[in-house]
Amino acid sequence: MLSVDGLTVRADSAELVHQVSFAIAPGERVGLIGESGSGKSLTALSLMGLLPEGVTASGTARLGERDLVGVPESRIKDLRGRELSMVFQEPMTALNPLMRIGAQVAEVMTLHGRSSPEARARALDLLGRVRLPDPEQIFRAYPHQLSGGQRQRVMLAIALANEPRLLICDEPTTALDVTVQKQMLELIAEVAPALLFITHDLAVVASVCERVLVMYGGRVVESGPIREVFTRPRHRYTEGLLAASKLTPRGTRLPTIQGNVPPAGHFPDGCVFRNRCPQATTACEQVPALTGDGHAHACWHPAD
Ligand SMILES: Nc1ncnc2c1ncn2[C@@H]1O[C@H](COP(=O)(O)OP(=O)(O)OP(=O)(O)O)[C@@H](O)[C@H]1O
Repeated sequence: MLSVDGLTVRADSAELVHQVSFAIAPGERVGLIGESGSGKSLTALSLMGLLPEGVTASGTARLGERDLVGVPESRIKDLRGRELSMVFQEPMTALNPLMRIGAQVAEVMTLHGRSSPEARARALDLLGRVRLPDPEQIFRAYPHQLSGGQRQRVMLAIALANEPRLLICDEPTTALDVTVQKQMLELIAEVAPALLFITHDLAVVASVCERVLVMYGGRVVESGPIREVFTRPRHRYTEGLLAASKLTPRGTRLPTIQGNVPPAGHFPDGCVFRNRCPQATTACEQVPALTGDGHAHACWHPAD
């Protein structure tokens, strides 16, 4: 559905993103990870036609039959918010502080041709769909009257308003506290038609996506199914990311956990951490959603 081929982003003479290629199938959820400055946001902004002034993209990116790169602003404007849309990290900067929430959700639909009464009715529906409590009250509220998590749900409602084929999320939960973050991630995974999810948090990517692209220095250095990349990273940079993450790197000695320890060597089917701890008697702790593949990554070691 989305195919990106040789995407290159430049600012003056500097090449910031080099020859990035990847594809996303309908319904697929793909993570884009990498350290700060590796080119994740510029890659996403190129697809949205939202690059900052003085920054240009070349190469090809197609959503279905439509070109996204190198087309006039009027064409990309027509697609943005309709065929593909984006949720950013900080909703307060994306929402208009002077406009009621309902009107902001409705506006994105009237801009793309719906009648005003239809757009308002659908806006109310959408506020319920992103599980905002009391959608009618939220509809009449101003952005400052909402919590950070609620504002981010509003942004998701806006992004989904025209039933896009692809949703792009750029660190959408970084500013939220852990419980709200978890709920938001579950919601995104549930409602996204197809997803490009940008984050530097590997546990988040494991919980939301099926496949991952790893960016380093403006290049995609590795890609594949989450389980494969996280258990057998081929690039040293990916190994470093894993070691620095909350996920258990190979050979880490974790503290012995007392209590009801599962049988030695027991891993639930599909555990991505199965081969990561060769040192000892290991087992996975069944803690849903901690890492997203359905269980936690804790390993038990025999007491020293
Ligand atoms: N407007 C700009 N002009 C020049 N260079 C830019 C511009 N915007 C970004 N860059 C540079 O391009 C590189 C990639 O930036 P980008 O924002 O895509 O990184 P990122 O991986 O999304 O980082 P983060 O996780 O911090 O958001 C960085 O070195 C950044 O300094």
